[in-house]
Amino acid sequence: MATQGQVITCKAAVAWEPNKPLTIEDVQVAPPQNGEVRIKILYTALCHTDAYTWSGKDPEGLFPCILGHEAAGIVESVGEGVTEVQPGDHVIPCYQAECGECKFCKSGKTNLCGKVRAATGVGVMLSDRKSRFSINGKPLYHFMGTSTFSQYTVVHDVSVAKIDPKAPLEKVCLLGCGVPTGLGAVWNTAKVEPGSIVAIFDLGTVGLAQRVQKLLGIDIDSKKFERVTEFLNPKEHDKPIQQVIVDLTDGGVDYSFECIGNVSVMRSALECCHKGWGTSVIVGVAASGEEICTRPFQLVTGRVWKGTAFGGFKSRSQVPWLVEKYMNKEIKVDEYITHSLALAEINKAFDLMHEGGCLRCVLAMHE
Ligand SMILES: NC(=O)c1ccc[n+]([C@@H]2O[C@H](COP(=O)([O-])OP(=O)(O)OC[C@H]3O[C@@H](n4cnc5c(N)ncnc54)[C@H](O)[C@@H]3O)[C@@H](O)[C@H]2O)c1
Ligand SMILES: N[C@@H](CCC(=O)N[C@@H](CSCO)C(=O)NCC(=O)O)C(=O)O
Ligand SMILES: [Zn+2]
Ligand SMILES: [Zn+2]
Repeated sequence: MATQGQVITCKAAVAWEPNKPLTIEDVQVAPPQNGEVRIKILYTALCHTDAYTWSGKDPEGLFPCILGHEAAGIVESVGEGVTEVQPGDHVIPCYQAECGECKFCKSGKTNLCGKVRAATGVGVMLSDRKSRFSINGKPLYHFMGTSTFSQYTVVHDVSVAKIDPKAPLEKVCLLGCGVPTGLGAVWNTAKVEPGSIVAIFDLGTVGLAQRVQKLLGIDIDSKKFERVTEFLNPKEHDKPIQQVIVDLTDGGVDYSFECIGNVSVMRSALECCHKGWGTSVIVGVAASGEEICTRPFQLVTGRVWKGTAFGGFKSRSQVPWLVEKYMNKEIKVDEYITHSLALAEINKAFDLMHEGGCLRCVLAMHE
């Protein structure tokens, strides 16, 4: 039956309140309006940022909402004025948009895009500042402009990357967030040179995706250590971990990455960098009210503190390129999928994320 122009009722995991288990509900998804695309989501993974917003610590977190932002699917229908995708296209929704026209896109200095960010930050669509999701007339907020924990979602056209239809959606859904963030932090933000000594604070998906030659992995979950050759567990040392690293590496590392969202680890990551040139990149998302600190002397003496969003990749232009790299076996994705479940098991998937040993859990949305 043709669904174009109709309201679709489908299953979605709804976050009604912070930290309360998600519930699978019948949700009404309105047709896409001007400049919007309705996508049938086939697979979605869970990223730590979903757990962060669900926890209530995200200043932009709004409830009730539909979380989820690392997914792949097929375009079901498009609104007026949408020219770059059509029904049947295989796509990855992108929380970091790329319009090509705004001040940010034109700058050539950043992958951030300003076109829809104000609307996505308050859980609505740009054209009428309303949600396309509801339950019996009660609206639910969108999340990160993607809301992929729903069998159907509506996104802005500037937030859709069209990909090779031959790509396995159950795998390349990871290219919606975690893997590009890790790769891009190394390639685009830090621009790590071959032979550099690199410390990665945590061996989650974003951390592990940072494939570099000389890697020192730091995590408190020892189950993750089998994935790297050199590792440290801060719990096994009395000295501050930055001191342990400085001693081990003849003065500090060339680059470090913090992929946890813990401001005290961010400080360790900066302070384990080598005097004169060491660069530390913040990837982890810290809670509302948290602030970073260090002695300014750390920066005066040549260390550099930076951050990255989606690894600096321009989403619509570079996600299809990352998919091609995966298809050509130039980048790894499958290795990060440790669990596969159905949408109905989403709370179990979040438990797995917190239990350790889990990297990415992919949910099949229509099983
Ligand atoms: N900047 C971005 O664009 C971007 C994109 C994706 C994710 N993120 C953020 O990156 C972080 C990682 O996301 P993820 O999905 O890879 O998470 P994950 O759950 O897969 O991994 C987190 C890891 O941190 C480890 N850890 C927790 N506390 C630690 C500590 N004190 N010391 C050492 N290790 C510790 C855990 O054992 C786990 O291995 C999150 O904060 C997430 O919000 C940011
Ligand atoms: N609402 C959050 C913002 C969190 C954040 O920094 N998000 C990252 C992506 S995390 C993906 O897993 C990001 O891209 N930030 C840039 C942006 O949001 O425009 C908060 O306020 O803490
Ligand atoms: Zn993410
Ligand atoms: Zn833009």
